[in-house]
Amino acid sequence: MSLDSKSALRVAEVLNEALPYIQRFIGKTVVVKFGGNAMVDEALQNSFARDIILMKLVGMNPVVVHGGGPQIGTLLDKLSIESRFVDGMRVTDSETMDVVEMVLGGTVNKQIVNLINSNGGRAVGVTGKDGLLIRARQLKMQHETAGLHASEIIDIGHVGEVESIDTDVIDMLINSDFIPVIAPIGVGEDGTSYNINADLVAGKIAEFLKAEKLMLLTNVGGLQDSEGMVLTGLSTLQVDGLIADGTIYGGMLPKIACALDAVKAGVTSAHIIDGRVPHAVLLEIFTDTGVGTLITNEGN
Ligand SMILES: Nc1ncnc2c1ncn2[C@@H]1O[C@H](COP(=O)(O)OP(=O)(O)O)[C@@H](O)[C@H]1O
Ligand SMILES: CC(=O)N[C@@H](CCC(=O)OP(=O)(O)O)C(=O)O
Repeated sequence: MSLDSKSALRVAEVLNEALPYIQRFIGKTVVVKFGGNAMVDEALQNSFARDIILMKLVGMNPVVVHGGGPQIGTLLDKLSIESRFVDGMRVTDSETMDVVEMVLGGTVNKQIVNLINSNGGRAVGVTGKDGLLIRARQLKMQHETAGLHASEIIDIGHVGEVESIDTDVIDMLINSDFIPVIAPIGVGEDGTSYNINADLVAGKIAEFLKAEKLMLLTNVGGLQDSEGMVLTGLSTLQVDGLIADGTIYGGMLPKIACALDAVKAGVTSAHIIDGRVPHAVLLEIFTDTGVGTLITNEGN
């Protein structure tokens, strides 16, 4: 099918618009977090995979970190294992940890690897246990109890936080022209497995790789204010206020925390973008129309 001249001109304009971005980002590392909620639609999964492949082909180094919260929830339900969250983190006993490792390190990781490879890319999947990529320790969670003006430290089992990232495995894969696909499972000094929120892992990996961008794909248009309007850019002070008044809650809490930490640690920009929009990654990177919420260290 041939394009009419108007459409052909539009295609040329889009490619032309992309040129300065391609020049600017060549050789740069971009960490993309693919959330479990953004993963549900097959067409969207394919558009995501193709965006990642295109980034690689134009000389960028995409690194995929994935979640899989809903997929873990589905298997826990089938097994009649109850699950609950505290401040966006899944309380994880040993039985739940086995399921988390099975779903994230197995099903979901291989599904994304397969998706990229079947669209013509070259992906290799790992968990944080491979090559001791993600060293973790138990997360000591400080939880504000409703109605009380005090916080308590609560034990949420195998939930971990990142202690350090050994970038050797990632560098090796990038240098061999593979796209790394990383499941957010960490390993403690004694070999204990830890379930780590995928946003937090993506943020730390972006920090340790000194990435240019951290992109967090989710199922909303970006960070919303109390009226539901997407905030396009924001500062640390604004964020503190939005957390205090309850506008930011649940799964958005770790997302915002890791985005702020990443930009403070030297990642140039963090983006919370709508994974339900086809080609959201391409639109963010290669067009003048940035999408979602941009977080930078400027003005903080
Ligand atoms: N201020 C906010 N703006 C947008 N979403 C928010 C906000 N506060 C909480 N949320 C919730 O955070 C969710 C995204 O986090 P999460 O469910 O963990 O997604 P993902 O699986 O993509 O990591 C949104 O669907 C929304 O319900
Ligand atoms: C501690 C914790 O909550 N871990 C998450 C890990 C997966 C994840 O983060 O998935 P999404 O990005 O799809 O939410 C969980 O068990 O659901």
